[in-house]
Amino acid sequence: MAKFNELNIAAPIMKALERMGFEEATPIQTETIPLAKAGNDVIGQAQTGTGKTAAFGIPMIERIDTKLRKVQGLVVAPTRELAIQVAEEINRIARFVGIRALAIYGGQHMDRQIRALKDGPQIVVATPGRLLDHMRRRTIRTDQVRVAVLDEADEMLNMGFIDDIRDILKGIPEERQTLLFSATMPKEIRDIATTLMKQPKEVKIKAKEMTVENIDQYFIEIPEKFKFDTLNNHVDIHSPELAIVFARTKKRVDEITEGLQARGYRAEGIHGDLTQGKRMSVLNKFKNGRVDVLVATDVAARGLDISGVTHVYNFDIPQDPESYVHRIGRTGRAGKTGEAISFVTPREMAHLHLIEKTTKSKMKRLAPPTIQDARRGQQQLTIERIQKTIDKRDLTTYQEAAKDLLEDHDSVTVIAAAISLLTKERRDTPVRISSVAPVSVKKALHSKGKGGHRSKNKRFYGGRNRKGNFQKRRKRD
Ligand SMILES: Nc1ncnc2c1ncn2[C@@H]1O[C@H](COP(=O)(O)OP(=O)(O)OP(=O)(O)O)[C@@H](O)[C@H]1O
Ligand SMILES: [Mg+2]
Repeated sequence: MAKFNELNIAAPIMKALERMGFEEATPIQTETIPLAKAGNDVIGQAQTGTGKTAAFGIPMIERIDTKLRKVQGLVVAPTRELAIQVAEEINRIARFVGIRALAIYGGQHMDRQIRALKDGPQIVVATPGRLLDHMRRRTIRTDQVRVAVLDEADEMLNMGFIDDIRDILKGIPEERQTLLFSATMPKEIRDIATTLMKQPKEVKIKAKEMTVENIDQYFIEIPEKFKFDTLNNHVDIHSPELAIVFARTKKRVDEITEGLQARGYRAEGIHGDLTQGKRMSVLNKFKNGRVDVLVATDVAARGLDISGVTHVYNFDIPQDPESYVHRIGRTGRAGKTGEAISFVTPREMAHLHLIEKTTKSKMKRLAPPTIQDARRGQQQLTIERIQKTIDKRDLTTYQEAAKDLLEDHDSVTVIAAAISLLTKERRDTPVRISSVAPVSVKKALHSKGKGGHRSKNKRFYGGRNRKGNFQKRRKRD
C-alpha cells in the first residue's frame, strides 16, 4: 500500500480523500492511478471491496476541465443502485474540485433527467439502456467525453449488455481513454474487451483466491424443503448485524421475505419487478438498519457497498462462479470481516465444487443447525446482554425488587423467568417456499456459450428488450 501523496494527486482531491478517512491507497489504486493519469487504457481487476471506484474515479476527476460545463467523463454500470452509489462516491471525491457527477438510470422520469443534464454535469454515471435513450434523443451530448469507464466490466460485456455497450462507445470520440474494472474477468470477456480498447494495460492484483481472504466461507448441504428453517436457525444462532439472502428468482425472493416477516424478522426484498421508488426505499432502510435482512436476486450482487453487512447467505447457489464471487463480496469490504454461507442441495454438490475450483477457494462444511441450536443461540444472546448490564450499569435501584422476588422463589427460577422474558420467542408460523430445479453443472457450462434469446424481463434493465442468454437472464430476474 502506498500513501496517496506518492501518487501525485491534485490537492483538492487529496483533501477530500483525507475527509473520507482514506489514509493509504489500496493496491489497485496504487497500480492503476499512475497508468490512467498517463493516459493509458486500463483493465483493472481486483477483489471485491478493495476500492476500484476510487481507482477509476480519481484519475477521471483529474482529467476534467472544470470550466467546461459539458459531459467529459462517462461511467456505465449494470444496475441503477450501483449507478447512484458510484455517482455519490465520485461526488465525495470531487467535492473540493468544483465539478459534479450525475446518475442517470431507468425507472426515473425522463423530464427530470433532461433538466438535470441541462445543468451541465461533467461526469455522468448511467445504466446502459437509459444512457442510450438519452444519446438517441440527443438529450445527452457525448462529443466532449474524454474518459469512459465500464464498471463491472465483465458483466457489461456479457450477452445481455454487449450490443448496448458497443452502441454507446460508438457515440464517444475515438480519442477517448477507456477504463474497465471488475473483480472478475473471464478470459473470453477480456478478449472482447481488448477489441474495444487501445493497447490496454492490464492490472491484476495478485491474490491466491478470487474471493476476499477475510470472508469465512461455509456451505450447508440441505434438501430444498429444509432451507428456510435452516436459514432461520442460522440467523438465530449468529444474529447478523445485517444479512443479505440471495435467491434465484423474484418469486422466491418474495416468498422468503414474506416467510421471514411472518416469523418476526425485519426483512425486505429487492428485485427487478419492484418500482424504482420501492427499490430505493428498501435499500435505504437496510442501510439505516431499519431492516436486518435484505432478500435479493442478483440485482444486488454487484458493486453495492453497504457497511455493516456481516453475513451473506446463498439461499440458492448461484449459477456461475463469478456471481458467487460478487454476491459474497457484499460482506468483508474495506478490510472488514464477514461470513458467507451457501445452501446446497445434495444434487448440487458437483456445482459447488466447480465454484470452489474456479474461485480457488474452499468452503467449510457446516452441519445444518437445529432448532435447539437456534434456541440456545437466542438464549446465549440474552445471557450476554445480562452480563453486559451487570458490567456496565448501576443496578442499586433494582436490588430491592430483586430481594423481594428471591424471598418467594429460588434464584434459578427467578433468573430463568428473566431470561425467558428477554429471549425472542421464535414464531413457528408455517412457511412454504415453492421449489426450483437444482442448478446442474452441465446446464451452467452449457449456458455459457448460448445466446440469442429475447429477454422478457424489461424492468430490471430500464424498459428495454435486449438479446440475452436465457440462463443468465433467468438468474437475475
Ligand atoms: N484507500 C482507501 N482507504 C479506505 N477506504 C477505502 C479506500 N478506497 C476505497 N475505500 C472504501 O472501501 C469501500 C469499497 O470500495 P469500492 O466500492 O470501490 O470497492 P470495489 O473494489 O469497487 O468492490 P466491488 O468489486 O464489490 O465493486 C468503500 O466504502 C470505499 O469508500
Ligand atoms: Mg465496485
